[in-house]
Amino acid sequence: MSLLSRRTSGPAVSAAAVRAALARVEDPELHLPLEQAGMLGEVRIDRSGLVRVTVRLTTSSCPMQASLSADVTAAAGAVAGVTGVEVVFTAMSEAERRRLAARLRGTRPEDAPPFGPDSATRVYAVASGKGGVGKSTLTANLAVALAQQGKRVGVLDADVWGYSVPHLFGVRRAPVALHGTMLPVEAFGVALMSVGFFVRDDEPVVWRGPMLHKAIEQFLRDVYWGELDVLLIDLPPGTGDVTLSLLELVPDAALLVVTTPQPAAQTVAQRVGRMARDLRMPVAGVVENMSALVCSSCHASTPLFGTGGGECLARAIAAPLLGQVPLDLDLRAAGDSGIPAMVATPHAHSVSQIRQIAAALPAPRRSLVGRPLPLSVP
Ligand SMILES: Nc1ncnc2c1ncn2[C@@H]1O[C@H](COP(=O)(O)OP(=O)(O)OP(=O)(O)O)[C@@H](O)[C@H]1O
Repeated sequence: MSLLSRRTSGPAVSAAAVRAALARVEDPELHLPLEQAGMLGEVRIDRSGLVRVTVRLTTSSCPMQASLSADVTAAAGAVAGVTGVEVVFTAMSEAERRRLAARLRGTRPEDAPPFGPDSATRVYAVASGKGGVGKSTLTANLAVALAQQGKRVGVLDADVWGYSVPHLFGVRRAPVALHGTMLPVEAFGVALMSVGFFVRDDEPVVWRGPMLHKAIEQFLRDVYWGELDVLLIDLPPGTGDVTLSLLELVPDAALLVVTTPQPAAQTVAQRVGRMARDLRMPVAGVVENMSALVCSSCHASTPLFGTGGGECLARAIAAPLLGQVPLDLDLRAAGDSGIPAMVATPHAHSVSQIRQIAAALPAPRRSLVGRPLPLSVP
């Protein structure tokens, strides 16, 4: 495929000047400059100042072609004397893909834990006592809010049986696989990985213990997450196998516990708090979701699911209550449409609450698991 844009002729242009301008263009999924990713091919300039740039894609069906083409055209087109830019897309050869995969794996030793103590990524595991309390909806919107605040954010959908991240972000395509390394799918500025990208909608996930553990491990180790500021992990409800596997693999994750205001829901959510305590895992805080519904015209507040659950849970597990997100039709409708409410209805009341929670997320305390305690005997 080739894309061309043109204007009238100017001074002579050097390929070095165009390459220098293209040095800033990043692949939108790898977040690496094209040159560094081995994606920048030939740069040719004819006498009239028309530049022809070849970009080698990781896969010929790369869905990012339009945005890549726009970025390359803008960067090369800004060089003095360039009269037009033609972007030609080709696919990488197997050898090039292998080289890129090796570069992405980088220097991390095989047995080094992903997002371990040396990582700068803040990892939050979003948990709930029971299903349907809005854990995935909050994860998705918190992620978009953080991305909108300029953070590099990833979402790992560890809710393997009840995955909803592909649906919430409106994406249904298999991640690019490069010789043992998978690239997350990018949507709304967030890097995503989910079992849902690998199975059909009507296909049940029937994995059990060891397979689940392996899948989660692969999502952490074999996915090229890049330099994330924040990774949000959408856990399955409860305190089952996946949750335990994950927390074992990422001991520095901090829990975000989601509950509804109902006393019964917060009692169930306390189990998650107890699990965190038993695992000596930090709890970043509690989010109460589905709090009172506020009428948009008369502003009357109706506590459909009661009141006080978030506060009560926060007290019970000695964690801060980070915020209360009201019941909101806009939030539900956006989730169904595949455009997170943070983008679809940015002025909705629920959205501003989520935005505030994202802005004030406490940095995880490092877990004590496997660390020597700073004790000394006088
Ligand atoms: N604050 C809210 N106001 C209105 N609807 C909401 C709100 N939060 C979530 N929902 C809706 O509630 C339903 C359940 O939400 P969601 O799937 O996020 O829950 P969950 O806790 O992740 O469930 P599960 O663990 O079973 O996957 C969805 O239809 C979602 O759109």
